Amino acid sequence: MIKEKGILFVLSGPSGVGKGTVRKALFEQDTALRYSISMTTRNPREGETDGIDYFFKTRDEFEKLVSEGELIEYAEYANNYYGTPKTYVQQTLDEGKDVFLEIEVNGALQVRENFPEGVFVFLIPPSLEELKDRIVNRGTETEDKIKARLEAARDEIDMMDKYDYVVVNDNIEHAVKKVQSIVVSEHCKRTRVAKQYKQALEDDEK
Ligand SMILES: Nc1ncnc2c1ncn2[C@@H]1O[C@H](COP(=O)(O)OP(=O)(O)OP(=O)(O)O)[C@@H](O)[C@H]1O
Ligand SMILES: Nc1nc2c(ncn2[C@@H]2O[C@H](COP(=O)(O)O)[C@@H](O)[C@H]2O)c(=O)[nH]1
Repeated sequence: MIKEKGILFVLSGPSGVGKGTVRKALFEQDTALRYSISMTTRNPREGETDGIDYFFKTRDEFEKLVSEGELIEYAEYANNYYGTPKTYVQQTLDEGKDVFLEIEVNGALQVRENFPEGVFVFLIPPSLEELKDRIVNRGTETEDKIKARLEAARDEIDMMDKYDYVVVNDNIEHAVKKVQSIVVSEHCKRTRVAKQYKQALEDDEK
């Protein structure tokens, strides 16, 4: 019997909108999803652990991964590289497990080219003022970096039409429920049972 492949879910959106917060809350409820830990050249923030939050790499190490074709996508964002490891994603999908990426917009659009069957979700803030408050209150970025991230946010939000779904993160609980509904619904749509129903209906019409 041929094993059905897993689904690739991509959550994207401007810095500070709450992607990480929503993803972590979603993973507390949905244990079937697998999170792909990204590679980055940025320094760890307080409380971040190598191999859990990111695989922290030097620029040389990262560039070697790129040249060896080890990443599905990568992007330079706020003066650092970020990228998605190829082997983990492909192996996990081949095992029939769903993979969840949390990445910025340029990377997501590269993934779209190679995985057109993926499910692309864009998280937006209730307003740009609220986005600014969230990044500032998180307290992880310097003033310059906040400015750069907010500038990038405008161009990123312009790209939301390229996604399959747009979810407003006004309230964490609601946003998680919406993302979870997307996961469940896409799963139902693509499973063997759904295909069998479709086939049975087609046979019935003959
Ligand atoms: N719905 C919400 N209402 C209020 N605050 C929120 C909400 N969602 C997230 N936050 C807060 O906003 C801040 C940014 O959230 P988070 O770090 O998850 O964003 P992000 O999109 O992952 O950012 P980045 O792309 O920079 O990693 C955090 O302090 C988080 O607690
Ligand atoms: N293109 C990619 N973007 C990624 C990846 N992992 C994370 N990110 C995004 O980068 C920015 C900044 O992240 P931060 O942790 O420094 O705040 C944010 O939008 C992340 O979602 C990746 O593998 N590829």
